[in-house]
Amino acid sequence: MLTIDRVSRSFGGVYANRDVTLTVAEGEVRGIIGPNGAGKSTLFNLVAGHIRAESGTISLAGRRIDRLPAHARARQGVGIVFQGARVFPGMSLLANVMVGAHAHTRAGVVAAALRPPSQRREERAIRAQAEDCLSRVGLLDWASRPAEGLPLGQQRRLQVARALAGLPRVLLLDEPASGLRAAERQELAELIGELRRDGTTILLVEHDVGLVTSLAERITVLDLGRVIADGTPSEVTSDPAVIKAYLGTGASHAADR
Ligand SMILES: Nc1ncnc2c1ncn2[C@@H]1O[C@H](COP(=O)(O)OP(=O)(O)OP(=O)(O)O)[C@@H](O)[C@H]1O
Repeated sequence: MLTIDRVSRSFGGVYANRDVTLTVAEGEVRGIIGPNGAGKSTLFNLVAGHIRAESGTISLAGRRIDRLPAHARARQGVGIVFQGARVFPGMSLLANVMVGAHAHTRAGVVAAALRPPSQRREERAIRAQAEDCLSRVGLLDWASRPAEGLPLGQQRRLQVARALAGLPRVLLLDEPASGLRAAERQELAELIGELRRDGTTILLVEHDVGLVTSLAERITVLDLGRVIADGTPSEVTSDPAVIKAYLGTGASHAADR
């Protein structure tokens, strides 16, 4: 589904990603872990289209996307939940999710707001789809409430719903558990588990190694911009190179994150 082939990107002469290669199969949850500065966010941004690779290719469902701007990648099926992303205040939960769905319509969100008659049917379909996405993340009962003031865990789930509304072929999650309390983390893990059961293809970039090992079929480990291991959770967590990379940062991130 998603193929990243020998992708490199440097900043100021230092490689943040170097010859990164990985393939995510349809329906797979792929974890990306690595110590601080390993290049996880860079990889996420390269796939999302916020930064461009200097070399290498990125393909989604067999089509190259690495030269497309971010919004065009979204249309091709790259769904994103940013690290620390905010919900739109002053809008209901349902409206927040409908914005995600409009990225995929011909009309777009501005035209939809004007609601010419020809688009009313599309609008109804989008609303139904947005409600379905809210239901998938367990927030349908709150659909008409304002999004501001939502607890952080629910904000994350709302962002997942917004990304799902764009009908992604692959869902990129950048540190979705960051800042969440233990109970919220558990709920998020359950949500990702449900998405996996539904067959959603997910690229999960996460500091929380425990969360990733419990959810991902395979894990790719980055260190200093390079892939140092790729395999099942038990394979990578017992890999000496991985253990060394985590211990080498001066703190036992693998144990406490
Ligand atoms: N926009 C940028 N400008 C300059 N250097 C950057 C930029 N983005 C990333 N880097 C550098 O690239 C390297 C990889 O950073 P990146 O943020 O991708 O790592 P990470 O694994 O996400 O780290 P963390 O876990 O701390 O978020 C780091 O050395 C970082 O300083």
